[in-house]
Amino acid sequence: MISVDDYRDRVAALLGTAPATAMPLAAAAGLVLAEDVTATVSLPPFDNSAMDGYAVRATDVSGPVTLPVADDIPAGRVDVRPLEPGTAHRIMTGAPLPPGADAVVMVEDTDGGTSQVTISVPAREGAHIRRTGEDVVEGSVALHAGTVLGHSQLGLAAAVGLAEVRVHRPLRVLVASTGTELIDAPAPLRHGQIYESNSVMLAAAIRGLGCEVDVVRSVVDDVEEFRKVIEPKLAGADLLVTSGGVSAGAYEVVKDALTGQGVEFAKIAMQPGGPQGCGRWQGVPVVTLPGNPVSVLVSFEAFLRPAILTALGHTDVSRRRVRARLNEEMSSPAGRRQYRRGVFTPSDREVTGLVGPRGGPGSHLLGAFTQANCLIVLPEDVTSVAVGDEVEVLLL
Ligand SMILES: Nc1nc2c(c(=O)[nH]1)N[C@H]1C(S)=C(S)[C@@H](COP(=O)(O)OP(=O)(O)OC[C@H]3O[C@@H](n4cnc5c(N)ncnc54)[C@H](O)[C@@H]3O)O[C@H]1N2
Ligand code: MOO
Repeated sequence: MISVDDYRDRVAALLGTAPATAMPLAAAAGLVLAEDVTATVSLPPFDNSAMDGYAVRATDVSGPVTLPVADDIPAGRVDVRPLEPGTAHRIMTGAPLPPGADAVVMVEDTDGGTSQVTISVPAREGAHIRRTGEDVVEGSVALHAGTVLGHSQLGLAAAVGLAEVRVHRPLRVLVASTGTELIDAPAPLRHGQIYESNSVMLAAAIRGLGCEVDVVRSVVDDVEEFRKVIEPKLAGADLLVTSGGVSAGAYEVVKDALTGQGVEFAKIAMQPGGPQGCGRWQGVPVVTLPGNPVSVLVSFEAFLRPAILTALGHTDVSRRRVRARLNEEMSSPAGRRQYRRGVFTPSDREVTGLVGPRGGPGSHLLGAFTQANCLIVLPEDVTSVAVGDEVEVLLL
């Protein structure tokens, strides 16, 4: 048996890191910068007003005063004239400050006049002025390589003048579910058949990481059919993920089709998710997951998620780990790392919180998984844990 950690490294090594490509900002959400973003302009690009009001010289407004309004400066005006001494310019938020002005008085502190304005408070030099470059300086690195592009980062890239960013290219992942028993809704089920669910889960999970996903649902347990359906789609894929057909039975289609073709099958010292396979088929990385739905989800967490995130350029690829006190006893098979679905409740009184299992250890219990918010990790050398024991929890 291979350890969980060794197998995780093996899967990650298979995927490597995706190359850099240019992406329009709108398509880059969730992806990772492959190169630094250098600001082509300062932010703000020019001194501008933070308020709707009047641009003045502070020395002209040492107390209540009435000044002629010599100009009107809405945001977007590009031909701003200098402010002559003893005058005011009406100015809007975001409009460029006229040369000579060193303060803005809010419209609320005036009578709002358009040909002349009466100002009721003294102006403080620098008041309500947003200075060139006080946020970002032109030529500086606004976003570093390795940054995950969330909405704020994309906003900044746009603000400093970029239309595209260079990111690690999203992987194109082909997801295929195998099993002659699998049927797609809304076709009625016959006894012995089940509705296919793994490809739906895997596609959503992998898309959620920032990949492009193509799905082949419900390939029957026939090696020729498997090759016929999957092989033509391999050319455009960076990764093939299958579910089912990898254990010890008589109709293990994935194992039968890919053994001797560059994919190695092994048992991993974990539960669920024991039977696994990975390698390259016709040069394309392949990860073959066991068919039980919870095994799929746990295998995704343990192997695929970190490997795919690493390939996409992420450096933080682990779920948040906390220690929590158990509120229900559990057992675990010797020599295997058990991942139990649990519910974690943060607590003020405890170090981190309380946790308890949701559903049993069976890898078919998908309903219970959907009610869980964490995985409880019981190490290989632990066979039982009691109420009150501290356990490791991965927050989902
Ligand atoms: N003699 C042994 N039998 C089994 C072993 C073993 O070591 N020796 N391992 C067990 C474990 S652990 C697992 S996990 C499964 C893995 O089996 P397969 O990968 O071959 O998966 P299948 O047999 O095809 O399916 C298992 C289970 O999951 C259901 N399934 C499969 N695909 C889907 C899908 N796309 N959507 C919904 N449900 C799916 C399938 O109907 C089966 O019930 O093997 C054990 N057996
Ligand atoms: O390893 Mo299987 O995934 O326990 O059910």
